[in-house]
Amino acid sequence: MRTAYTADQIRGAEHTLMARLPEGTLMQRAAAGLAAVCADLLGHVYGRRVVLLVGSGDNGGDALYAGQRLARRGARVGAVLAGSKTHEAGLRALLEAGGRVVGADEIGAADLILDGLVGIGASGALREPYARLAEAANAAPGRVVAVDVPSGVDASSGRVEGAAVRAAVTVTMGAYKTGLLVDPGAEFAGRVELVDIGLGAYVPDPDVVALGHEDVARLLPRPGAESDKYRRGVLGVAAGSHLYTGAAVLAVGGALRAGAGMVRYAGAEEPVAQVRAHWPEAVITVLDRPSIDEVGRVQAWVLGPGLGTGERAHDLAASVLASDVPVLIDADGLTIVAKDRELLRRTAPVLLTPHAGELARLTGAERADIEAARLEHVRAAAAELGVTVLLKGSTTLIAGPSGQARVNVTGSSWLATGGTGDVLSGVAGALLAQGLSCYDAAACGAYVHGLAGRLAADGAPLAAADVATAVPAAIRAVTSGSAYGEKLGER
Ligand SMILES: NC(=O)C1=CN([C@@H]2O[C@H](COP(=O)(O)OP(=O)(O)OC[C@H]3O[C@@H](n4cnc5c(N)ncnc54)[C@H](OP(=O)(O)O)[C@@H]3O)[C@@H](O)[C@H]2O)[C@@H](O)CC1
Ligand SMILES: [K+]
Repeated sequence: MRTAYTADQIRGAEHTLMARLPEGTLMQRAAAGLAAVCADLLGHVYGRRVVLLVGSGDNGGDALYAGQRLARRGARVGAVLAGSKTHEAGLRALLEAGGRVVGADEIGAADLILDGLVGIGASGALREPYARLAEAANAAPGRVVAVDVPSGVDASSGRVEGAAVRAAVTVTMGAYKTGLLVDPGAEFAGRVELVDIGLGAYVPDPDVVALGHEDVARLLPRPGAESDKYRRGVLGVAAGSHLYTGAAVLAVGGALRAGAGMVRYAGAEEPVAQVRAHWPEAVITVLDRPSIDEVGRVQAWVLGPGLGTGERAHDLAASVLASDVPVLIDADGLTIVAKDRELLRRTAPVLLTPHAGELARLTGAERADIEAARLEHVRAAAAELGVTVLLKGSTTLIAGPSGQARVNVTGSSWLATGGTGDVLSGVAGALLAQGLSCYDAAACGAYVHGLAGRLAADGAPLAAADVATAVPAAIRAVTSGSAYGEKLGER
């Protein structure tokens, strides 16, 4: 499990820890870790060109001391001083080790650029000359390593307003910052390396949690000796329409592959024919009228993929939501409840799985605002609607109604293709039917689905059906403890 914190939380913990240590200890620990990652990236250090972008705060101090360590090992280190002031002791240390103060024109010739412009002390969009230097670093051929957070990325939220450094690697101090795990910040951070500076015992409850293989393996249901198909969990799927038959096929496929004891599919004749052809395992009810009265008992429902948004779909949604079991609402189901919020008034749990556009329809916020501040918006929606919300994206976020939040880091950009959301609804729905809470079903579903996407893609395009097919292999990777897909920043 990875835990992430806001800038204020980190500052508080650092304050406590710093009071117990000789002055400068933490910065030396940070710089040592930073220099080690840089040396590793450079391969051999002697003679290599390193440019430090140094801002006016301690983030610049970290960069200067790391530069000193690299200079001692024979690197040619130049510091571009960007701030109104500079960490004096750090600069002295660098100069004594043979480093120099250089102009921004040297950025283009560097093998490695260390971004020490701003860290957790930043506020708002990067000002000049920082913004210009960030752009120059991004345009340069050298590898860019961000110190603590990429400058221009808000450490607490992942917001990016204006210019920001695009790092190959971010070396973060003491603990992960939320903004490194949540998009758009996560995209700028690249691979994230954590340097232990002894902060662990002093951090409060995390702002956001990212599950890892072990956590998901612990949460995933496993059939016991006396399990039968009913006890393992039966999922109902109300999806598909005469226009959209594929969504039903994919949702049912995802559910069957994710361990549901049985899947009951309820729909109109056209999608029924397709589901039947693809999944003889599914138990089918042809709905003559928009009601689930004729469908046998289920432990959870998936409602919405390809359902349509007309009157008939609305009435079917109302019938599903009148049941007393958890309901996952996706796609057209979200459009239906956005128009008729009363449908969400129920006592059994609800899990919504929107992308940013669908969340905008649900809450009335602008899509662009949601994309810019995803965590804030998913939290607000969950609290306002009193449900669990999974916001899809390359870093998928899950928020519960009491403010708890998780981020999924297994996603792959190859997953951004039609139909993968339908598969996810089936996977998470199957987990709901097996007894997981909405919060756990959403997080484990996103995790397994993301990993399945990586396995299916393996560096090349995929079709949504491939993701469903890869779900068992993803579950196997998780439960067998293989490290596949666990590293932060691998997309
Ligand atoms: N504390 C510790 O124990 C440890 C801390 N550590 C390190 O310290 C970092 C935090 O250092 P910090 O608090 O000095 O703030 P930091 O991020 O360097 O920048 C603040 C300065 O930037 C400026 N500035 C702000 N916004 C700006 C903008 N939009 N655009 C442009 N400039 C802007 C503003 O300067 P001014 O404008 O006043 O000149 C402000 O004073 C942390 O991330 C980690 O790397 C590690 O060594 C581990 C131990
Ligand atoms: K930085």
